[in-house]
Amino acid sequence: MQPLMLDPERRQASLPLAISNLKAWYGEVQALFGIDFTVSEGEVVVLLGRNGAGKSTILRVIMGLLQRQSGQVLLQGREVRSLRPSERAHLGLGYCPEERGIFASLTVAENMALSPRLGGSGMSDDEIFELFPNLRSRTRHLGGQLSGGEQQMLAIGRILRSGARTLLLDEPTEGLAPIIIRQIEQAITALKQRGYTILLVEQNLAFVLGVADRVVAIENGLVVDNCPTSEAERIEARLSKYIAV
Ligand SMILES: Nc1ncnc2c1ncn2[C@@H]1O[C@H](COP(=O)(O)OP(=O)(O)OP(=O)(O)O)[C@@H](O)[C@H]1O
Repeated sequence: MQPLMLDPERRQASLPLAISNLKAWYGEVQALFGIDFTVSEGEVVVLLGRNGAGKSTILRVIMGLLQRQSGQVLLQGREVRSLRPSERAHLGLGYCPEERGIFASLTVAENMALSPRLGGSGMSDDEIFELFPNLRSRTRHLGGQLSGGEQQMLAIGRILRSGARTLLLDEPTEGLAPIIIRQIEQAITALKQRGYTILLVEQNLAFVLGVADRVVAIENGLVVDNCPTSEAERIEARLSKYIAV
């Protein structure tokens, strides 16, 4: 019997995220030259590549933060290029930038409360503390008093509170100690098990192999590889060349 195949258009309509022929510029300087990839529901996809390859730019374009861009961004099959970032957030997209965006002079509780609840599926504070136990005892501490790892957890917690189901995370492990990286890895795995869809930028190969279902390698604003991580040992050598300096 023939396997049931969806035609490409119907398949794209059912995906949380599909981008095609994405191009982007900073002023006159082109950073992306035609990026194509998709992310399936409940999948963790990592954008891997050297500094300046264009990974963060891809996340910014998906979130709608860059003016000069062309191509197609589909969220659940809907073209969103004409929508503002806040409108994309209402469709369930959440973005956590590399700098994390924590307000240093507000407490953890206040930082959390700033995140608007955009849909019925937002996590409760209790659920967020279950995911990131370190935060529970820190609710009265100021954002500026948190460690880098706690700030990262708070930044992810905030977008979960808003109700985002498709998460864009820019270098969530940057500058963090191995034990904290392990906690972030466990949280991402737990989110995946709950059906969240996650696209993240990452340079830490051990972390990538721990969390990712698939890696999309970026070089000079182009996709140069797109491979599942299921055969981790075989894939390690193949992937390490995309981050070697
Ligand atoms: N605000 C900006 N103004 C001008 N050029 C920029 C800006 N941000 C990024 N670029 C350029 O766009 C290209 C892609 O940068 P991008 O930040 O997306 O790379 P990346 O792969 O995320 O690497 P990194 O880890 O260094 O951020 C680079 O050549 C970079 O210099």
